[in-house]
Amino acid sequence: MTHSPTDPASGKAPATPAGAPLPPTTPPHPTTVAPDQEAASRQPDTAQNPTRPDGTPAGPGPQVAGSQTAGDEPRPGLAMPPADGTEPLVVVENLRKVYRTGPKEVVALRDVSFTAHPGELIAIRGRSGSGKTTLLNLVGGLDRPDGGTVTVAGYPVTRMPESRLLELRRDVIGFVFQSFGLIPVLSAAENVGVPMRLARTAAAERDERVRTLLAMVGLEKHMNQRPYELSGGQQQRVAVARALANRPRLLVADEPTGQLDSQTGRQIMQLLRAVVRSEGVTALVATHDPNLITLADRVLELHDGAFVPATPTAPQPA
Ligand SMILES: Nc1ncnc2c1ncn2[C@@H]1O[C@H](COP(=O)(O)OP(=O)(O)OP(=O)(O)O)[C@@H](O)[C@H]1O
Repeated sequence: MTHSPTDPASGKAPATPAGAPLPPTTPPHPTTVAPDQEAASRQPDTAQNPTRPDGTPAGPGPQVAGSQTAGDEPRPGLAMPPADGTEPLVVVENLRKVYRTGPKEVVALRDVSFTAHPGELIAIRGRSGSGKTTLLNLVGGLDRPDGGTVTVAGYPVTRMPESRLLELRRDVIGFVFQSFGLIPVLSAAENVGVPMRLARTAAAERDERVRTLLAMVGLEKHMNQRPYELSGGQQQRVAVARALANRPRLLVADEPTGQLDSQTGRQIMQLLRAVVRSEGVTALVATHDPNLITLADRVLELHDGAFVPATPTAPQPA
C-alpha cells in the first residue's frame, strides 16, 4: 500500500508533491536554506552558512559522525565512499519510524542507515508494507522520524523546522509520485513552471527552463496540453520535468511506474536514468519494477523495515 505523504505542519497530504500550492514563506530563491556545516554545535534554525551564487550549498555536507567510520561492520545499504573522495549527498543514520493508531503500533523502519552519493541512482525495493514510502517520506522531509537522522546536501532534514523544510522541498529535493500529482487546470508547461513560480524565478528564465525540461522529457509538442489530454506516461514525464524545475540535488521517486503499463514504465525508468546523468542529481526510487532495478547503480532491499542483502534481479528484455 502506498500512502500519501503528509505535511507535518498540517497533518494533511499536500495538494501536489512538488509543494505547488504552498505559499512562499521566506525570501525568494536563491536565498535558500543554509547547509548544516556544524551539525554538532549548531541550533536547528540558526544555520547561516554560505551558499553558491546559484543558491546551492557552498560545499558538501558534513560527514555525520559514525556514518562511515573506519572499522564499521559492513551493513546492507551502507556504501563505501567512492575513490575520488566525494562526500555523500544523503546520509541516513539509524532511522526509526513507528506509526501509532490507538494502542496499535507498527514499526515501519528499524534503525535504517545508508548513504547516497552525487549522481547515484538507488532503487529501494521491498514487498508491500516493507517501509519504502516511509523511508522516502523521511528522507524528503515530508514526515518526522521517531529516531535517527537524515542529512541531505548538508541540511539536517530531521532537525529542521517546518518553514525550512518547505524551502528544502522546493529548492533541494524534487519529488515524483505514483499518481503524478499534476494540477488538472494547468497546462504541462504551467505545471512544470509551478516550482519556479514558488521560487520566484524570473519569467524569462522560467519559460526557458520549462521549454528545456519539456524537450528533455520529449514533450515539447505537448506543452500547452492539460494533464487529462495526456497519457499516463506523458503525465509522469511532466511530473519528472516539474521535479527537476528548481535544479534539485536529490530526486525522490515513490513507485513512479506504479500506474503505468510495463513498456511505458520502462520508458519512464530510462528517462529517470538519463536525467540522473544529465542533471547530475542523486535519485532514490522506490519500486517493485524490475525495469528500474536493472538500471539502478545500487539496490537497497527493505524487509519489515530493515535492510537485507539485495536479491539479484534478472536483466529485463529491451
Ligand atoms: N500513516 C500510517 N499509519 C499507520 N501505519 C502506517 C502508516 N503508513 C504506513 N504504515 C504502515 O507502515 C508499514 C510500512 O508502510 P509503507 O507504506 O512505508 O510501505 P511500502 O513498502 O511503501 O508499501 P507499498 O509498496 O505497498 O507502498 C506498513 O505496515 C504500513 O501499513
